[in-house]
Amino acid sequence: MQAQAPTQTRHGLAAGEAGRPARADWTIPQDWARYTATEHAVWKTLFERQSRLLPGRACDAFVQGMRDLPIGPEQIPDFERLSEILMARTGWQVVAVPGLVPDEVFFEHLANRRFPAGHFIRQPHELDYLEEPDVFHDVFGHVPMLMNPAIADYIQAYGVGGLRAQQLGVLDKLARVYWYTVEFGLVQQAEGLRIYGAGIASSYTETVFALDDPSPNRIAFDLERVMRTRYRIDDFQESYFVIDDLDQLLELARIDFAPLYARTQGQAEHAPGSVLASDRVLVRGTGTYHAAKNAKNLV
Ligand SMILES: C[C@H](O)[C@H](O)[C@H]1CNc2nc(N)[nH]c(=O)c2N1
Ligand SMILES: N[C@@H](Cc1ccccc1)C(=O)O
Ligand SMILES: [Fe+2]
Repeated sequence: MQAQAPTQTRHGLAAGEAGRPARADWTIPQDWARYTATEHAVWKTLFERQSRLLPGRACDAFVQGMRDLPIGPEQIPDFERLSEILMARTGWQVVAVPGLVPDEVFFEHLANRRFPAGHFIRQPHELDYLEEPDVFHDVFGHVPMLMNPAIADYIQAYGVGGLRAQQLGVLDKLARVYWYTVEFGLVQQAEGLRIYGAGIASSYTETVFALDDPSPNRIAFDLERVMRTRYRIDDFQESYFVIDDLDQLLELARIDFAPLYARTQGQAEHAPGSVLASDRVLVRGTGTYHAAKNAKNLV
């Protein structure tokens, strides 16, 4: 997921608004045979570039998941083949969608262990950034992590929590937890910080920025702190939150968020680059990268 609130996008809601897609759950056949050689070539460029960068930067679970799945350089993966292996391992499957789908549709899929992956792939001129999740972000970035039981259960629980948060009208708080874990999370390994967030793992530039650049903060994950921390949807993050172990996410999934939603109601929100006295700061950033940037598109 790269955009926050789905808007009029090229593939997703625009198609839906123009005329709702045939199926209520917004899934479409992947129809793998219809991908063109050009589309496979864009995948290959992205795959090879990222695969050179990730060793020593992606967490062990990501590397293992990638190894155990039919995801390679030559072609855009076939979702049916991915789903067979995922189903056996963690009960998940990958379904194709045109792009961003409405929140409740997204949560309904996750709650039923169906990962909605963008069917389209970005254009050659968009290699470094695009405004909605394409097949490379979703399949290369998210799917390997779904082979890890803790993440698999966490994202399913998130789907259930999302449907609930929507009823409670606190979606923005829950979305931050997802953003700072599933999308932009870091995990502490013995050798050092490693990437587990798909938004980083699928990004050539942010993979380096998140771990090596002096600008961002790296702060120990704290649920309530994250729930109150805004984030950027169209640029690198100013802070990355670090967990000690992926199993920590399972404990998170089991916490009942309702009291937290109530307690944080009306409390001040933190800017993305903020550092609080209560933070366990692992790396204090210089903030230089974003210093020159105006505070736009914060969520
Ligand atoms: C907050 C909201 O649920 C979130 O942005 C969702 C919206 N719809 C989506 N739709 C797709 N296909 N993929 C996503 O990651 C998301 N993200
Ligand atoms: N446990 C949260 C739901 C959730 C699950 C997993 C990740 C984040 C949130 C709730 O009670 O709503
Ligand atoms: Fe994503």
